[in-house]
Amino acid sequence: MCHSGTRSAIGLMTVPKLPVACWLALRQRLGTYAFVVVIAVCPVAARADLPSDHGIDAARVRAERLPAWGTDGRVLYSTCTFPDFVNAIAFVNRLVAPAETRGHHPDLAISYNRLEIALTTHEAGGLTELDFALAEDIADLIANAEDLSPTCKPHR
Ligand SMILES: C[C@H](O)[C@H](O)[C@H]1CNC2=NC(N)=NC(=O)C2=N1
Repeated sequence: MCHSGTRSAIGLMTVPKLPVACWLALRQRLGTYAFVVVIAVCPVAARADLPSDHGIDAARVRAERLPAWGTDGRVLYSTCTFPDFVNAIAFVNRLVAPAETRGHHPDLAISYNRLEIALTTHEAGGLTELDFALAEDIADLIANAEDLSPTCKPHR
């Protein structure tokens, strides 16, 4: 019953996409009170694209395999320092291609030669495969960016 669907207006649950006739039949069968209870208990965590508690642990295990990436279970993050601002911006420019290819974009914060990279799927409110795929792309960029001398660590 609880599967990925339209996020409800109150944002606390997912309302499965069913024809109106189904909803009316369900309400008639359950009665209005039970119908509301059923709808209200569909937890967001039941969505296939949101990590449940198990998913958060799994995210941490997967992040450990990614050099220089850490996670709190909802966001993947890495902080890279460069010799100077020019190199930091040059690296940011190299992020454009994989982000545009995947249609998935990092959250970036730059302070002089320090670049903080955060990956999460905003539309899902947490980590999805896109975040791990883009993290692997960025790990490859880091490994091949000797000319920019990045030092990246798995913390914020
Ligand atoms: C329409 C466009 O593809 C979407 O808005 C994409 C863009 N890039 C994105 N990037 C990230 N990190 N999360 C998203 O939910 C997301 N959505």
